[in-house]
Amino acid sequence: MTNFISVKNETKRYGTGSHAVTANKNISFEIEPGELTIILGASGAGKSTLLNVLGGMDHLTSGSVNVNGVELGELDKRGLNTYRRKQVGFVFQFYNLVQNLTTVENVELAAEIAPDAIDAVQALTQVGLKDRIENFPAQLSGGEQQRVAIARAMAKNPDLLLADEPTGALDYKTGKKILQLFQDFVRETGKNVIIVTHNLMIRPMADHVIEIADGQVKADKRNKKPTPVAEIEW
Ligand SMILES: Nc1ncnc2c1ncn2[C@@H]1O[C@H](COP(=O)(O)OP(=O)(O)OP(=O)(O)O)[C@@H](O)[C@H]1O
Repeated sequence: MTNFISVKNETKRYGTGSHAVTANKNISFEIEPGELTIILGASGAGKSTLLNVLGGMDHLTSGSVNVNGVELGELDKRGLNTYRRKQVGFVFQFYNLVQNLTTVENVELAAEIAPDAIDAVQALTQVGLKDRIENFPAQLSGGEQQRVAIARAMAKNPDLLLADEPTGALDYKTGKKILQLFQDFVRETGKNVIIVTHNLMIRPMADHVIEIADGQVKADKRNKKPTPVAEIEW
C-alpha cells in the first residue's frame, strides 16, 4: 500500500547558536491511508512541534515530510498556506472558536476556504449539535464547544485531521465522546486522524501508536484490533 504520510529524518530546530532548541531529531515513520494515529509523549517531548510540521503550520529544518504526495519541505509560505487550507483540519485543546460568531458561522468560516467542503449544518448534525447552530460559543459547554471545533475541522472535508490534546480541557465522560467522534470519522470516511496526547490510556483505540521522547521516535507500533472507545477505561 502507498503510504499516506512518509516522514524521513525530520528535524526541527528553533532559534540559532547557543539558544537553539532541537525539538524534533531525525524523526521517521510512515502512516497508511485510513489510520487513526496517536502520537504519545511527555510534556516537552516534541509532539506539538511534529504536529505543526505535519499540518504545515511550521517549516521543518531538515529531512523530508511527504503528505499524500506533497513534499512539505519544498513549499514556501504560500504553498504551505494552500496545503493547510485544502488538506488539513485542526482541533486544539482550547477549541479556538470565534466568540462573536454563532456555531454555524464558525463552521461556515472554515468551510469557505476549502474546495471540497461539506455543508456546515450537516457537519454540526454529525457531531450531535443540530439544535445549537444559532448559539454562540459562550452559551455552550466545553464538550459542546469542542464538538463545534471538530465539526469545523470535518466540514473542510480534509484528507488529514490533526488534534492536539483534544480532550485536555474536558472531563472524562465528555472526553470519551470526543474521542469516539474521531474514531467514527476515520471508520466512516477512510481518512486520516492524528491525535497528540500524553494520555497513555487511550493507546488501545488507535490503529497506530507513535511514541516520542526527547524529540525522537521511541516506539512505533500498530494495533491489529483497535478497541472501540466505549470499551476503554482510564
Ligand atoms: N516556537 C518555539 N520556539 C522555541 N522553542 C520551542 C518552540 N516551540 C517549542 N519549543 C521547544 O521545543 C521543545 C518541544 O516542544 P513541544 O511543544 O513540541 O512539546 P510537546 O511534546 O508538545 O509538549 P506539551 O505536551 O507540553 O505540549 C520544548 O523544549 C519547547 O520548549
